[in-house]
Amino acid sequence: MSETADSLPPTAPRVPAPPADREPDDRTDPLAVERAHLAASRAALRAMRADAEALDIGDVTASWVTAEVLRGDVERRIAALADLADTPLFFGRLDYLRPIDAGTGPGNDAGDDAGDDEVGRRFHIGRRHVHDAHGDPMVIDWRAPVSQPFYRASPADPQGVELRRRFGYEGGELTALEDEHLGGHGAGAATDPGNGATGGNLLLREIERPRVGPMRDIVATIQPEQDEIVRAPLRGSLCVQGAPGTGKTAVGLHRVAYLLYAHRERLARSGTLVIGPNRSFLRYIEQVLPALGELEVRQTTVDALVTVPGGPEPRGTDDPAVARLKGDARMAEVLRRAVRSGVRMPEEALEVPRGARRWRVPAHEVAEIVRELLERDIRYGAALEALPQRLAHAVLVRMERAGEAPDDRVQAAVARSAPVKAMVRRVWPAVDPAKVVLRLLSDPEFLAERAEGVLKPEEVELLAWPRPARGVRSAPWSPADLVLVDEARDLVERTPSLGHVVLDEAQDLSPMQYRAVGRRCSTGSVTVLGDLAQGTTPWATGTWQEAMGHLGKPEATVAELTRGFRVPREIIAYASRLLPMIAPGLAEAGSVRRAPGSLRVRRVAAGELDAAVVAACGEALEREGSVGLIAADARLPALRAALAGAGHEPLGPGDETSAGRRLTLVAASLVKGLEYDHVVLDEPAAVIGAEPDERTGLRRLYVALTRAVSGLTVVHHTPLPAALA
Ligand SMILES: Nc1ncnc2c1ncn2[C@@H]1O[C@H](COP(=O)(O)OP(=O)(O)OP(=O)(O)O)[C@@H](O)[C@H]1O
Repeated sequence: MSETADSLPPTAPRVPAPPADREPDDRTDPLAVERAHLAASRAALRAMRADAEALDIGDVTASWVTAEVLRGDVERRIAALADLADTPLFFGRLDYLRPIDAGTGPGNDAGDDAGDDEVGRRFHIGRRHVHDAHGDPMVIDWRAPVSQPFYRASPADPQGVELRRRFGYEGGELTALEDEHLGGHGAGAATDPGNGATGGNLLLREIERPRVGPMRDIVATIQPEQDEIVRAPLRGSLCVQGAPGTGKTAVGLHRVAYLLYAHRERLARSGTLVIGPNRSFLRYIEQVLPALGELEVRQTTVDALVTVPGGPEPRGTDDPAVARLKGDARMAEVLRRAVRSGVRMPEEALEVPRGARRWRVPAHEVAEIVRELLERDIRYGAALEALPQRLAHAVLVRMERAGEAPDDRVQAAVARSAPVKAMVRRVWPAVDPAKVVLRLLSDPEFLAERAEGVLKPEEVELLAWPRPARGVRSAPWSPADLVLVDEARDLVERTPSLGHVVLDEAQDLSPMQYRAVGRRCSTGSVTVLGDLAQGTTPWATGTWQEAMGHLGKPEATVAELTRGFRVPREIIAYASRLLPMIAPGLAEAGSVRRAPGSLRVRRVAAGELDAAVVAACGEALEREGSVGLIAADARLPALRAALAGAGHEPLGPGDETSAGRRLTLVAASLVKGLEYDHVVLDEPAAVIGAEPDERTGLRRLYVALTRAVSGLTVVHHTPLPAALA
């Protein structure tokens, strides 16, 4: 398990405090120098916070509204300036070979990190910017351009860096340091833990640090290939395929923090959003962005995204075949037709009386206007708003021809007149998106007509609710139905686009769900993270190109992460034996760590399964860190009872673990994205058997097998799948 800092190599001595009469020296006593810098930085941060607290807004503005806005800004700033007690203010240092132009770079509207030449060539890198009383930086934000070589420089490409120093810490105290000389003489990397990972011992120690509490950030040890994704430009959309534990979730969250830093103003206006698979996953990740100083990023699920206040709410679920069809991209065309199905060509002319005269627009001319609106690619609701004006214009043209000189007010009055309103209601009736979907699913004839040539007759039959629904409130909406309502809503009124969306565990989304996410970043960009081998829905993504097409970003770059950080090599190699069956095209994941003895497989007699599982949990609890017992959903009650019998009261997925409560009982269906130091996996055959088909079952098993950081114990009675036997 994790070593203590005392066992670090000679570059990382634990040094007694220097005698008070002598200034510590960076060559003889580097840790003492760094501790002094940390203490000074802390004092500087306290001063920055005191300055922010002392700001008198009344001096700056007389306007009440501006004062309120400013006050909010200042409060946020004060909150962001809090010192985090359990992490030091910096985790690294860069010494540049020669003075560099350390400007903040293009596209960066955030602050004054690393000023000019006077600043010197030594930068401490931390979670946030800290400056002294003169405004000179003492700690540089990890996101500043000048910090980038901390993550990317290598002996082969030192990027101007002479020395890279990484710090080990316990609580808020520096306990160790690790130096890499990149440019100058004596170049040599810190111990390479394998596969070219940078950061040596400190990286391994960070990964193996026992997990209690929610997910942590990885700012101190982001790897070069991860950093390229984190710092990719805001403009382009990106898709990352990555094996389990390659850091996709971590990278996605750090990317949000980076983008908010580099494009603070733009994204404050347009907004950012993180989408994850379920509530327990969100609870697990929700502390990462706040720890990075970003307190205002919304984190949600696709289901929650399409459920709007006052709108329909999900009450049930669909059979897999039905849900799959409802998630099919062809439904978009069915909905488009359904939304427009109330549009009628007029049978009578429009007649508008004004004063002594009656103005008449013949039916064929009204029809032409309607047809033209249908052909234009605008939202149904926008056309509905435009139509009265268009009809009024047709009336005005007639007035002018008759020698009158009507102005804009006349046009507005005509547009509001009763005959125009009545005509609009007849030819372009208002549409309630939920009611349109309700009708599609309740009225087989209506559905069949809209689906003509798009769906097969047997598919049409599959879609209809068993009993027609009476109203929006009482209808048996499923999550897939709400995605249809969301699409219909967007056909009526454009969904506002955010600046950037991060979509995690994307492989499980249906095409219609991708469309729902896509319209929330139609004018922004998206980072999609996922693993095709972990797709466990019947509609799971086949290729990323296809997925990005549904999202409306077919031009997106697809990158791949293959170096695993979570799972030791012994365990990932075992799980990867399933890959030929579940995702033949995918490369096997590597791992930066070996942990001999980390994998145990135990076969027990049928009657002994529960007791053996409880015993395995007990063994795991003897070690440090979190323990996850993963089982098929149907096995949970029996296991909970068996655990209770042994005096264990397990947590649920997403509940925060603490030193006192470290055992979590989690259904295989909810474990995606989560991890535990030690995993006990109950009866794989039951996990497989709970899924509708074998491939999905094996994928679910693959997810469960790849949750462990330090140890995995598989306990089973029923034989394992051939590949694992
Ligand atoms: N550069 C890194 N330094 C330290 N820890 C890392 C690094 N990259 C990833 N990790 C850790 O590895 C673990 C797995 O990361 P993460 O959950 O982001 O992987 P993932 O690719 O999303 O996995 P999955 O596909 O299983 O959901 C986490 O504990 C994360 O903190």
